[in-house]
Order: sequence, then C-alpha cells, then structure tokens
Amino acid sequence: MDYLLTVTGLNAWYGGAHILFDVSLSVGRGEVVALIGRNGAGKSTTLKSIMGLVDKKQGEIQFLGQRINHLATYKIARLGLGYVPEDRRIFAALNVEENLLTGQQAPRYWEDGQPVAQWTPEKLFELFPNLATMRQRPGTKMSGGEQQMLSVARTLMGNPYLVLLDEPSEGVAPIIVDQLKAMVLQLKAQGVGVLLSEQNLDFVLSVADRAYILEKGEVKYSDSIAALRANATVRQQYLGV
Ligand SMILES: Nc1ncnc2c1ncn2[C@@H]1O[C@H](COP(=O)(O)OP(=O)(O)OP(=O)(O)O)[C@@H](O)[C@H]1O
Repeated sequence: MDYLLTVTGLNAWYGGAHILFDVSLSVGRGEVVALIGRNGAGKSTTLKSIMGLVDKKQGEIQFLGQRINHLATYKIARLGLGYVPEDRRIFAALNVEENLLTGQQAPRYWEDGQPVAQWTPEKLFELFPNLATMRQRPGTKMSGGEQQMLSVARTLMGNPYLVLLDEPSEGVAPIIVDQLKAMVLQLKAQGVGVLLSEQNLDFVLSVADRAYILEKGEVKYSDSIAALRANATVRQQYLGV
C-alpha cells in the first residue's frame, strides 16, 4: 500500500520529560487507523508531533512522500493534513458558518488526478444535521458536542487528504458520536485517510481498519481491528476492557 503518512522512530519531549519512544506508524489512502491507549499514553503528543506542535522531537515524518519534520504547522496544514485538536479551538466570537469559512482551502487532487473529497458548508450540513439548525449561532452558545462537530467540519473545509482526529468522542452525547462515526466512514469511502486517537473502544471497533496501542509513549501492539477484536488478552492488558 502507498502510505499517505509514515512516522518512523518518533521521540518527543516536553522540556526534559521524554514522552514518546520510537513510535512508528503509517496511514494509507482510505484507511482509518486508531491510536489507542489510556490517559497519558502519548496519543495527543503523537498527533501534535506530526503537526509540528511539539518543540523537541526526533524521527522521521513523511506526508505524501515529503519530509515534514521541520515544517511550520500552518505549512503542514496547507499540504492537506487536517488536524482536529482535543480542545476543539473553535472561534467563540464567530458563528457556525463563519467558523467553517475560516477553514476553507482550494480543491485538491490525488496523484492520479482524481479529486480529493471537496467540502462546502452545505455538504457539511448534510453530514452534520445538528449544525444545519444553528448556522448563525456563535461558538459560545454551542454544547461541547456541537463544538466538536464544528471543529471537525471546519477541518474538512480544507479538503484534506488525511485527518488527525484527537479523541473526537470524548465528552460527547451518543447521538453526536453516531454522527462522528458516520463522518469517519464517509471520509474513508472517499479515500481520505484518518488517524484517530480514541479511548472509546466501541468507536474504534466501529470505524477503524487497524490499531496501534500506545502505553507510556511506546507502541506495544499493532494489528488489524479484527485481530484486536478477537484478542481479549491484549484488550484487557492495555486497555482494561
Ligand atoms: N504540555 C505538556 N507539558 C508537559 N507534559 C505534558 C504536556 N502535555 C502532556 N504531557 C504529558 O505527556 C504524557 C502524554 O500525554 P498525552 O496528552 O500525549 O497523552 P494522551 O494519550 O493523549 O492522554 P489524554 O487522553 O489524557 O490526553 C503525559 O504524561 C502528560 O502528562
């Protein structure tokens, strides 16, 4: 498989604290890959490192065959790597439509000339019907789950080849979790890659193709979702479920 993203031997530090130890992973076109592990395992740090948001790191990160290790975050985003941070970061003073427009980027094409999934506010309102009912609502007057949807939708406005999703289901009502699952599957169907950090195993089992389990900053297990589903010992040992 041609990978959209490959991470090889990634180490990361916050100040003097060594957090990630030789993390390697890959995500292919149309592939949903889960990064799972308990609180503090290093999932967010892995995604932040890929996006150039961790000051000190070592290792190799390639996106679409290009080394992105030393690029500024905004340049990485403009290459078509979308990122939805755990804390959502929507613009509180802007309404839903205005927030969406801040994420807008030009259409993109795969190497073979096929268009990458191209998003407009109207298409996103079909995908997230809740947002369609609050187009003029400011960010301050939205629930956490609605903000989560908006944060994902704004990232999709950049027509990314690949999206990094940091714990999208955390603290979100079940009906919105269902919409987020459907969204991930729709991205996959359109060939977009997804790297999903999640603690919600049900979410992972519903949408992912493969999974990596992180523990204390190291990849302890990596296999297909079918294998993870069948392996109660690994699930119990690393995830406690
Ligand atoms: N800004 C920071 N400064 C110092 N240490 C940090 C910082 N952010 C995270 N850490 C530490 O790095 C480790 C990994 O955290 P990280 O947020 O990547 O874990 P996670 O798997 O995403 O967990 P969670 O679900 O709790 O976010 C933890 O020990 C955490 O305390």
